[in-house]
Amino acid sequence: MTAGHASTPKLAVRAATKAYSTASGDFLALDRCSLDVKANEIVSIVGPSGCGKTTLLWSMSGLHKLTGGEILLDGKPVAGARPEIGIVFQEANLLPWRNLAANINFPFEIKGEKPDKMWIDHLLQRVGLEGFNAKFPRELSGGMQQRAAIVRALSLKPSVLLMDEPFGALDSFTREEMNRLVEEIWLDTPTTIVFITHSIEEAIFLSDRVVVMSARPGRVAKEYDVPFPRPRSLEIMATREVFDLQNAIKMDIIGGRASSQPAVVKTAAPVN
Ligand SMILES: Nc1ncnc2c1ncn2[C@@H]1O[C@H](COP(=O)(O)OP(=O)(O)OP(=O)(O)O)[C@@H](O)[C@H]1O
Repeated sequence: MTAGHASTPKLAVRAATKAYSTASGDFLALDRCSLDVKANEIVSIVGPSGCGKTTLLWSMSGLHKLTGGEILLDGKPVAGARPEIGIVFQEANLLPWRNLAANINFPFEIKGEKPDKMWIDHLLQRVGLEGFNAKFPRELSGGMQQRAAIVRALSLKPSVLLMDEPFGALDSFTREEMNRLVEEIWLDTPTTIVFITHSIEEAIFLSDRVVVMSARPGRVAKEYDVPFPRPRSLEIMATREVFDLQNAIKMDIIGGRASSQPAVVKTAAPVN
């Protein structure tokens, strides 16, 4: 996993602007949105519904063409899908007629490449899906399907993993379990992760930095460094400092619905 030059962000969003063409004219979803993500950093993006989070993530992936501005990966413009960038969506999107192993192999078949079986076996074991290779998606729970989607994305050894509300459809216990799993995998094999969520708690648990977007047209309104030590235990998540940070972000989202302010970086108080 390449980190790039120390001073070059792994992923840079430069004045990203996206207008969708609709029957009633252009619809501005992003307006000069800028953001840097460092190598091996976990950044969560939160913001009011419809502020352009998914639009931003898809633009980062190269799957969505911007109307203005650019996305840079290791300093080079991203134009179109890139093998270094993996994506996990809210739905696991497994092919129902293929078993788990065949689903994970699918992207390799498309690319005409040989999968790294040892790495895939390691990932399956890491997420607790070893021994499930012959199971079909209908035989797997929602949480297991999302684990499979994570394995499928990581099997390609991306240097950036984009996650669009990957656990939004799961019950809260499974969601917490999946959050711990993402942190464990990341501690094991550091990767740059951009994570979209509606849950401020999830964002704080997972991230080195939480980015708050303004209401549409989306821009970065505020950024918070999250200094709490890892792994983030239940005890840490129950501290006053985490509670205060959670409230500050919540107030930004509620209070910032009407305006796009220039980005401000704040650092939350560390837990002693
Ligand atoms: N293909 C499209 N054509 C027209 N408008 C679109 C399209 N995709 C998204 N939009 C609009 O752009 C805005 C931003 O959408 P986007 O899905 O990026 O926001 P979001 O912050 O991810 O939303 P949510 O939090 O509800 O998931 C929304 O108002 C949405 O309706």
